[in-house]
Amino acid sequence: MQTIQGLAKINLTLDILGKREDGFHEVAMVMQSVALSDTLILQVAKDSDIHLAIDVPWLAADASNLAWRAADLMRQTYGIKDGVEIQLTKRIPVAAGLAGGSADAAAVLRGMNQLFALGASDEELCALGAKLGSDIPFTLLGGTMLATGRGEKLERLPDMPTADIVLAKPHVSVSTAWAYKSYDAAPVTSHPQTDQMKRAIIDKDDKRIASLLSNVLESVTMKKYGIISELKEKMLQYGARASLMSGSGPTVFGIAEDGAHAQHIAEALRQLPAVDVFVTKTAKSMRK
Ligand SMILES: C[C@](O)(CO)[C@H](O)COP(=O)(O)OP(=O)(O)OC[C@H]1O[C@@H](n2ccc(N)nc2=O)[C@H](O)[C@@H]1O
Ligand SMILES: Nc1ncnc2c1ncn2[C@@H]1O[C@H](COP(=O)(O)OP(=O)(O)OP(=O)(O)O)[C@@H](O)[C@H]1O
Repeated sequence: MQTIQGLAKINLTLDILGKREDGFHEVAMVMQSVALSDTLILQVAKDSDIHLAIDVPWLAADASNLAWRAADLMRQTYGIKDGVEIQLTKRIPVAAGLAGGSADAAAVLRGMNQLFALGASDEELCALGAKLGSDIPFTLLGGTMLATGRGEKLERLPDMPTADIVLAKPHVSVSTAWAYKSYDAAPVTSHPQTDQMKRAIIDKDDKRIASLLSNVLESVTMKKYGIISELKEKMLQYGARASLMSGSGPTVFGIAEDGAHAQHIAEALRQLPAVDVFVTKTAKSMRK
Protein backbone atom coordinates (compact mmCIF):
# COMPACT_ATOMS: atom_id res chain seq x y z
CA MET A 1 0.00 0.00 0.00
CA GLN A 2 1.25 3.50 -0.83
CA THR A 3 -0.05 6.74 0.68
CA ILE A 4 0.90 9.87 -1.25
CA GLN A 5 0.03 13.53 -0.75
CA GLY A 6 -0.65 15.54 -3.91
CA LEU A 7 0.27 19.16 -3.15
CA ALA A 8 -1.49 22.18 -4.65
CA LYS A 9 0.49 24.95 -6.36
CA ILE A 10 0.31 28.70 -6.69
CA ASN A 11 1.84 30.79 -9.46
CA LEU A 12 4.14 33.53 -8.16
CA THR A 13 4.38 34.71 -11.77
CA LEU A 14 2.63 33.72 -14.99
CA ASP A 15 3.62 35.26 -18.32
CA ILE A 16 2.38 34.29 -21.78
CA LEU A 17 5.06 34.75 -24.42
CA GLY A 18 3.12 33.67 -27.52
CA LYS A 19 0.94 31.09 -29.18
CA ARG A 20 2.55 27.83 -30.32
CA GLU A 21 1.88 25.73 -33.38
CA ASP A 22 0.41 22.93 -31.23
CA GLY A 23 -2.32 25.32 -30.00
CA PHE A 24 -0.78 25.74 -26.56
CA HIS A 25 0.79 28.96 -25.30
CA GLU A 26 4.47 29.49 -24.59
CA VAL A 27 4.69 30.47 -20.91
CA ALA A 28 7.22 31.53 -18.28
CA MET A 29 6.00 31.00 -14.73
CA VAL A 30 7.48 30.73 -11.29
CA MET A 31 5.53 27.99 -9.54
CA GLN A 32 5.38 27.25 -5.82
CA SER A 33 4.00 24.22 -3.95
CA VAL A 34 1.77 24.81 -0.94
CA ALA A 35 0.94 22.37 1.85
CA LEU A 36 -2.79 22.10 0.99
CA SER A 37 -3.04 18.57 -0.38
CA ASP A 38 -5.19 15.69 -1.56
CA THR A 39 -4.42 12.24 -0.11
CA LEU A 40 -4.19 9.20 -2.39
CA ILE A 41 -3.97 5.64 -1.09
CA LEU A 42 -2.96 3.08 -3.71
CA GLN A 43 -3.18 -0.73 -3.42
CA VAL A 44 -2.80 -3.61 -5.84
CA ALA A 45 -6.34 -4.69 -6.83
CA LYS A 46 -7.65 -8.26 -6.71
CA ASP A 47 -8.61 -8.02 -10.37
CA SER A 48 -7.01 -6.32 -13.39
CA ASP A 49 -9.10 -3.12 -13.36
CA ILE A 50 -8.57 0.44 -12.17
CA HIS A 51 -10.85 1.25 -9.21
CA LEU A 52 -11.11 4.89 -8.16
CA ALA A 53 -13.07 5.93 -5.05
CA ILE A 54 -13.38 9.62 -4.16
CA ASP A 55 -14.70 10.96 -0.85
CA VAL A 56 -16.88 13.55 -2.64
CA PRO A 57 -19.78 12.60 -4.92
CA TRP A 58 -19.54 15.56 -7.30
CA LEU A 59 -16.23 14.65 -8.93
CA ALA A 60 -16.39 11.95 -11.62
CA ALA A 61 -14.54 8.81 -10.46
CA ASP A 62 -14.33 7.38 -13.98
CA ALA A 63 -11.94 7.33 -16.95
CA SER A 64 -12.25 11.14 -17.24
CA ASN A 65 -10.54 11.65 -13.90
CA LEU A 66 -6.85 12.57 -14.11
CA ALA A 67 -6.00 10.08 -11.33
CA TRP A 68 -7.65 7.28 -13.35
CA ARG A 69 -5.92 8.42 -16.55
CA ALA A 70 -2.53 8.46 -14.83
CA ALA A 71 -3.09 4.88 -13.60
CA ASP A 72 -4.11 3.79 -17.10
CA LEU A 73 -1.02 5.40 -18.63
CA MET A 74 1.28 3.68 -16.09
CA ARG A 75 -0.33 0.27 -16.75
CA GLN A 76 0.01 0.67 -20.51
CA THR A 77 3.55 2.09 -20.43
CA TYR A 78 4.97 -0.57 -18.11
CA GLY A 79 2.74 -3.50 -19.17
CA ILE A 80 1.31 -3.87 -15.67
CA LYS A 81 -1.19 -6.74 -15.57
CA ASP A 82 -2.49 -6.13 -12.04
CA GLY A 83 -5.24 -3.64 -11.40
CA VAL A 84 -4.99 -0.83 -8.88
CA GLU A 85 -7.32 0.53 -6.20
CA ILE A 86 -7.07 4.28 -5.63
CA GLN A 87 -8.73 6.04 -2.72
CA LEU A 88 -8.73 9.80 -3.21
CA THR A 89 -9.49 12.27 -0.41
CA LYS A 90 -10.09 15.64 -2.04
CA ARG A 91 -9.15 18.85 -0.22
CA ILE A 92 -7.79 21.01 -3.06
CA PRO A 93 -10.70 22.92 -4.61
CA VAL A 94 -11.52 21.86 -8.18
CA ALA A 95 -11.08 24.07 -11.29
CA ALA A 96 -9.52 26.63 -8.98
CA GLY A 97 -6.12 27.42 -10.53
CA LEU A 98 -4.38 25.30 -7.89
CA ALA A 99 -3.56 22.28 -10.10
CA GLY A 100 -5.58 19.87 -7.97
CA GLY A 101 -6.19 17.37 -10.76
CA SER A 102 -2.54 17.55 -11.80
CA ALA A 103 -1.43 16.90 -8.21
CA ASP A 104 -3.63 13.77 -8.10
CA ALA A 105 -2.25 12.50 -11.40
CA ALA A 106 1.32 13.12 -10.20
CA ALA A 107 0.62 11.24 -6.96
CA VAL A 108 -0.68 8.24 -8.94
CA LEU A 109 2.40 8.22 -11.21
CA ARG A 110 4.70 8.32 -8.19
CA GLY A 111 2.57 5.91 -6.14
CA MET A 112 2.37 3.26 -8.88
CA ASN A 113 6.10 3.58 -9.53
CA GLN A 114 6.63 2.58 -5.89
CA LEU A 115 3.76 0.08 -5.58
CA PHE A 116 4.93 -1.95 -8.58
CA ALA A 117 8.67 -1.29 -7.98
CA LEU A 118 9.06 0.02 -11.53
CA GLY A 119 12.21 2.03 -10.88
CA ALA A 120 11.18 4.87 -13.22
CA SER A 121 13.27 8.02 -12.84
CA ASP A 122 11.79 11.46 -12.14
CA GLU A 123 12.57 12.38 -15.77
CA GLU A 124 10.56 9.40 -17.05
CA LEU A 125 7.64 10.15 -14.73
CA CYS A 126 7.68 13.83 -15.78
CA ALA A 127 7.66 12.88 -19.45
CA LEU A 128 4.63 10.64 -18.85
CA GLY A 129 2.93 13.34 -16.77
CA ALA A 130 3.43 15.92 -19.51
CA LYS A 131 1.32 13.72 -21.82
CA LEU A 132 -1.64 14.21 -19.49
CA GLY A 133 -1.25 17.89 -18.56
CA SER A 134 1.21 20.79 -18.58
CA ASP A 135 1.19 21.27 -14.78
CA ILE A 136 1.83 17.59 -13.93
CA PRO A 137 5.67 17.60 -14.16
CA PHE A 138 5.79 20.49 -11.66
CA THR A 139 3.38 18.79 -9.26
CA LEU A 140 5.53 15.63 -9.47
CA LEU A 141 8.66 17.45 -8.28
CA GLY A 142 7.29 20.38 -6.24
CA GLY A 143 9.10 23.15 -4.40
CA THR A 144 9.94 26.39 -6.24
CA MET A 145 10.54 26.17 -9.99
CA LEU A 146 10.67 28.19 -13.17
CA ALA A 147 8.41 26.51 -15.75
CA THR A 148 8.73 27.30 -19.46
CA GLY A 149 7.62 25.73 -22.74
CA ARG A 150 3.95 24.95 -22.18
CA GLY A 151 4.78 24.60 -18.48
CA GLU A 152 6.55 21.22 -18.62
CA LYS A 153 10.15 22.46 -18.89
CA LEU A 154 11.39 22.93 -15.36
CA GLU A 155 14.33 24.67 -13.75
CA ARG A 156 14.64 24.09 -10.04
CA LEU A 157 15.09 27.22 -7.92
CA PRO A 158 16.08 27.31 -4.26
CA ASP A 159 13.04 26.88 -1.98
CA MET A 160 11.53 30.28 -1.32
CA PRO A 161 11.59 31.34 2.35
CA THR A 162 8.60 29.64 4.04
CA ALA A 163 5.57 31.92 3.88
CA ASP A 164 2.10 31.74 5.47
CA ILE A 165 -0.47 31.77 2.70
CA VAL A 166 -4.21 32.47 2.62
CA LEU A 167 -6.19 30.99 -0.28
CA ALA A 168 -9.64 32.34 -1.18
CA LYS A 169 -11.64 30.41 -3.78
CA PRO A 170 -14.88 32.09 -4.87
CA HIS A 171 -17.73 29.76 -5.85
CA VAL A 172 -17.06 29.93 -9.57
CA SER A 173 -15.18 27.40 -11.70
CA VAL A 174 -12.78 28.55 -14.38
CA SER A 175 -11.82 26.45 -17.39
CA THR A 176 -8.08 26.72 -18.09
CA ALA A 177 -8.68 26.26 -21.84
CA TRP A 178 -11.18 29.14 -21.79
CA ALA A 179 -8.75 31.45 -19.98
CA TYR A 180 -5.91 30.83 -22.44
CA LYS A 181 -8.26 31.10 -25.44
CA SER A 182 -9.63 34.42 -24.20
CA TYR A 183 -6.21 35.95 -23.52
CA ASP A 184 -5.48 39.04 -25.59
CA ALA A 185 -1.88 40.23 -25.29
CA ALA A 186 -2.52 43.63 -26.88
CA PRO A 187 -4.00 45.54 -23.93
CA VAL A 188 -1.72 43.89 -21.33
CA THR A 189 0.93 46.47 -20.46
CA SER A 190 2.29 44.93 -17.29
CA HIS A 191 4.12 41.59 -17.56
CA PRO A 192 5.91 39.66 -14.80
CA GLN A 193 9.61 40.34 -14.37
CA THR A 194 10.50 36.68 -14.39
CA ASP A 195 14.29 37.11 -14.16
CA GLN A 196 13.94 39.50 -11.24
CA MET A 197 11.62 37.05 -9.47
CA LYS A 198 14.23 34.31 -9.96
CA ARG A 199 16.88 36.61 -8.48
CA ALA A 200 14.66 37.52 -5.51
CA ILE A 201 14.13 33.80 -4.80
CA ILE A 202 17.84 33.03 -5.09
CA ASP A 203 18.52 35.99 -2.73
CA LYS A 204 15.76 34.74 -0.34
CA ASP A 205 14.39 38.29 -0.39
CA ASP A 206 10.80 37.72 0.73
CA LYS A 207 9.76 41.39 0.52
CA ARG A 208 10.96 41.58 -3.07
CA ILE A 209 9.26 38.25 -3.91
CA ALA A 210 5.99 39.77 -2.65
CA SER A 211 6.51 42.95 -4.70
CA LEU A 212 7.08 40.97 -7.93
CA LEU A 213 3.93 38.78 -7.91
CA SER A 214 2.28 39.09 -11.34
CA ASN A 215 -0.05 37.01 -13.55
CA VAL A 216 -1.17 38.07 -17.04
CA LEU A 217 -4.21 35.74 -16.91
CA GLU A 218 -5.72 38.11 -14.34
CA SER A 219 -6.58 40.27 -17.36
CA VAL A 220 -8.96 37.51 -18.53
CA THR A 221 -10.48 35.99 -15.42
CA MET A 222 -10.73 39.18 -13.32
CA LYS A 223 -12.65 40.89 -16.09
CA LYS A 224 -15.33 38.20 -15.93
CA TYR A 225 -15.46 37.72 -12.15
CA GLY A 226 -15.40 40.96 -10.10
CA ILE A 227 -15.11 38.97 -6.87
CA ILE A 228 -11.43 38.27 -7.68
CA SER A 229 -10.44 41.97 -7.41
CA GLU A 230 -12.56 42.24 -4.27
CA LEU A 231 -10.68 39.35 -2.68
CA LYS A 232 -7.31 40.82 -3.66
CA GLU A 233 -8.24 44.19 -2.17
CA LYS A 234 -9.62 42.64 1.00
CA MET A 235 -6.41 40.68 1.53
CA LEU A 236 -4.34 43.87 1.18
CA GLN A 237 -6.74 45.80 3.43
CA TYR A 238 -6.11 43.18 6.14
CA GLY A 239 -2.36 43.58 5.77
CA ALA A 240 -1.30 40.86 3.32
CA ARG A 241 2.15 41.63 1.90
CA ALA A 242 0.76 41.02 -1.58
CA SER A 243 -2.04 39.10 -3.24
CA LEU A 244 -2.49 37.55 -6.68
CA MET A 245 -4.76 35.26 -8.65
CA SER A 246 -3.22 31.78 -9.08
CA GLY A 247 -3.00 30.18 -12.55
CA SER A 248 -6.15 30.71 -14.59
CA GLY A 249 -8.03 31.45 -11.36
CA PRO A 250 -10.33 32.06 -9.69
CA THR A 251 -8.39 31.37 -6.45
CA VAL A 252 -6.64 34.40 -4.97
CA PHE A 253 -3.69 33.91 -2.62
CA GLY A 254 -2.24 36.35 -0.14
CA ILE A 255 1.11 36.29 1.66
CA ALA A 256 0.72 36.93 5.39
CA GLU A 257 3.33 38.05 7.94
CA ASP A 258 2.97 34.89 10.04
CA GLY A 259 0.50 32.14 10.93
CA ALA A 260 -1.61 34.29 13.28
CA HIS A 261 -1.86 37.03 10.67
CA ALA A 262 -2.93 34.46 8.05
CA GLN A 263 -5.74 33.33 10.42
CA HIS A 264 -6.76 36.96 10.91
CA ILE A 265 -7.01 37.57 7.14
CA ALA A 266 -8.87 34.28 6.70
CA GLU A 267 -11.46 35.22 9.35
CA ALA A 268 -12.17 38.50 7.54
CA LEU A 269 -12.56 36.73 4.20
CA ARG A 270 -14.90 34.12 5.68
CA GLN A 271 -17.43 36.92 6.30
CA LEU A 272 -17.88 37.19 2.52
CA PRO A 273 -20.57 35.03 0.89
CA ALA A 274 -19.68 32.22 -1.53
CA VAL A 275 -15.97 32.05 -0.82
CA ASP A 276 -13.99 29.08 0.54
CA VAL A 277 -10.96 30.10 2.56
CA PHE A 278 -7.88 28.01 3.43
CA VAL A 279 -4.81 28.83 5.50
CA THR A 280 -1.66 27.06 4.39
CA LYS A 281 2.09 27.50 3.95
CA THR A 282 4.55 27.28 1.09
CA ALA A 283 5.97 23.75 0.88
CA LYS A 284 9.58 22.85 0.23
CA SER A 285 10.68 20.49 -2.47
CA MET A 286 10.58 16.85 -1.41
CA ARG A 287 13.43 15.97 -3.80
CA LYS A 288 16.68 17.70 -4.46
C1 LIG B 1 -2.80 27.91 -15.86
C2 LIG B 1 -1.78 26.94 -15.34
O1 LIG B 1 -2.36 26.16 -14.29
C3 LIG B 1 -0.63 27.71 -14.71
O2 LIG B 1 0.20 26.92 -13.92
C4 LIG B 1 -1.26 25.98 -16.41
O3 LIG B 1 -0.66 26.70 -17.47
C5 LIG B 1 -2.34 25.07 -16.96
O4 LIG B 1 -1.90 23.77 -16.88
P1 LIG B 1 -2.89 22.51 -17.04
O5 LIG B 1 -4.15 22.74 -16.29
O6 LIG B 1 -2.08 21.30 -16.74
O7 LIG B 1 -3.22 22.62 -18.57
P2 LIG B 1 -3.42 21.48 -19.68
O8 LIG B 1 -4.32 20.42 -19.11
O9 LIG B 1 -2.10 21.06 -20.22
O10 LIG B 1 -4.18 22.32 -20.78
C6 LIG B 1 -5.50 22.74 -20.65
C7 LIG B 1 -5.78 23.71 -21.78
O11 LIG B 1 -5.17 24.98 -21.48
C8 LIG B 1 -4.58 25.55 -22.61
N1 LIG B 1 -3.13 25.75 -22.37
C9 LIG B 1 -2.50 25.15 -21.32
C10 LIG B 1 -1.16 25.36 -21.08
C11 LIG B 1 -0.46 26.22 -21.97
N2 LIG B 1 0.84 26.46 -21.79
N3 LIG B 1 -1.10 26.81 -23.00
C12 LIG B 1 -2.43 26.60 -23.22
O12 LIG B 1 -2.99 27.16 -24.15
C13 LIG B 1 -4.86 24.62 -23.77
O13 LIG B 1 -6.02 25.08 -24.39
C14 LIG B 1 -5.17 23.30 -23.12
O14 LIG B 1 -6.09 22.54 -23.86
N1 LIG C 1 -8.58 14.29 -9.80
C1 LIG C 1 -9.16 15.42 -10.21
N2 LIG C 1 -9.30 16.46 -9.35
C2 LIG C 1 -9.85 17.62 -9.77
N3 LIG C 1 -10.34 17.82 -11.01
C3 LIG C 1 -10.22 16.83 -11.89
C4 LIG C 1 -9.62 15.60 -11.54
N4 LIG C 1 -9.62 14.83 -12.62
C5 LIG C 1 -10.20 15.52 -13.61
N5 LIG C 1 -10.58 16.72 -13.19
C6 LIG C 1 -11.22 17.75 -14.03
O1 LIG C 1 -10.23 18.71 -14.37
C7 LIG C 1 -10.76 20.01 -14.40
C8 LIG C 1 -9.74 20.98 -13.79
O2 LIG C 1 -9.60 20.68 -12.44
P1 LIG C 1 -8.36 21.15 -11.55
O3 LIG C 1 -8.83 21.15 -10.14
O4 LIG C 1 -7.16 20.34 -11.86
O5 LIG C 1 -8.20 22.62 -12.11
P2 LIG C 1 -7.16 23.73 -11.87
O6 LIG C 1 -6.82 23.80 -10.41
O7 LIG C 1 -7.69 24.99 -12.49
O8 LIG C 1 -5.90 23.22 -12.66
P3 LIG C 1 -4.69 24.06 -13.25
O9 LIG C 1 -4.27 25.04 -12.19
O10 LIG C 1 -3.67 22.95 -13.50
O11 LIG C 1 -5.19 24.68 -14.52
C9 LIG C 1 -12.07 19.99 -13.61
O12 LIG C 1 -13.07 20.50 -14.42
C10 LIG C 1 -12.32 18.52 -13.27
O13 LIG C 1 -13.57 18.08 -13.70
